[in-house]
Amino acid sequence: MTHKIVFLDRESLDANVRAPSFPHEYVEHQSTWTPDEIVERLKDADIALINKVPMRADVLKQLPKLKLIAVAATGTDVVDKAQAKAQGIVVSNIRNYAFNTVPEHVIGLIFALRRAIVPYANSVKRGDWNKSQQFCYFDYPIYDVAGSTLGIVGYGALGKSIGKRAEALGMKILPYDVFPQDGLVDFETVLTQSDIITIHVPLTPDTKNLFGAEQFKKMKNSAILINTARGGLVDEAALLEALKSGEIGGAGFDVVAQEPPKDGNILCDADLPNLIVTPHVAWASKQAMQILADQLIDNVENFVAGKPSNVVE
Ligand SMILES: NC(=O)C1=CN([C@@H]2O[C@H](COP(=O)(O)OP(=O)(O)OC[C@H]3O[C@@H](n4cnc5c(N)ncnc54)[C@H](O)[C@@H]3O)[C@@H](O)[C@H]2O)C=CC1
Ligand SMILES: O=C(O)C(=O)CO
Repeated sequence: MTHKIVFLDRESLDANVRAPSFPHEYVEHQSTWTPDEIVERLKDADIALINKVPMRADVLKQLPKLKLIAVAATGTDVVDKAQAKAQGIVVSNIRNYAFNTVPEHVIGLIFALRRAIVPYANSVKRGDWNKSQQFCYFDYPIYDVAGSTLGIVGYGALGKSIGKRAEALGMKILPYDVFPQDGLVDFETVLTQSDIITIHVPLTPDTKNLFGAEQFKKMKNSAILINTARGGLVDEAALLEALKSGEIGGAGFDVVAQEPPKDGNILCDADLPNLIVTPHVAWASKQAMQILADQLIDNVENFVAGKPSNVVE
């Protein structure tokens, strides 16, 4: 049997995607967004490769031939998994490919925010240094990273990789997870004791808006929130308010609720010295993208061989 594989958002992955080792027809589209386009392009396919294309129930119901959705990412929140299950469609994801790239991005954001590197660099460009009466000036507070406490919400693959790096930098870690493991603390302790909190949980109905006004009130006024997981985990309006009012000290975000933010986004559009937003690139080192692409095709080959891997329930 010849399988039909369709990659719907090929340009979202800057890596070599090898040809699977079984008889197949392969079609790729650089990007696909509308439900009609998705259905039209997948109607004869049994295997869909997607990164962030929304695979909602109304779309899946029109795809009776589809057997596998191989997601080119760890997060599978774009797929309606209940509907996929109801139709017998297997969903697979990529695991532990970002063990260097995401932790390095998180540590970079922590240093940038704790040491106010971006606002100081911007102040030099504005000419503030030229006008200074002293050899330096203290417009933005600077805090050491060493000796600070890092709360880690979601102590899975990425939470643990970041924890190891944080400890090597002299930070104390407070890991929290719903999956029981040694050394965990409760969510309340993370909120009240941390100088920095970094989020690494999947976006699910349980984790949506895990951080909002109530949580920001409990955090230290100097605390920094890092989110490289998913935009929907944080109430963005409440975050902006907490940053403006000084309820918390800063935020470093790689993800927002709607990506790309075609109609604007209150975090991307805000001009605050204590907020850094990057365009969902924490995963995107050259090395990590190639590991991901190789694992994506491993998942497809394993599925066709009758031994599906990285199946998401
Ligand atoms: N910005 C980026 O480029 C990237 C973002 N991600 C995001 O990071 C997330 C985490 O990735 P990994 O660490 O590899 O996943 P993982 O599956 O290894 O770890 C997730 C952890 O979250 C825990 N968890 C689930 N629900 C929870 C809850 N309600 N409260 C506390 N803990 C909970 C799980 O028990 C698990 O230990 C992904 O789901 C994805 O959304 C992943 C890679 C790159
Ligand atoms: O792997 C993930 O979940 C990412 O967000 C990268 O696209």
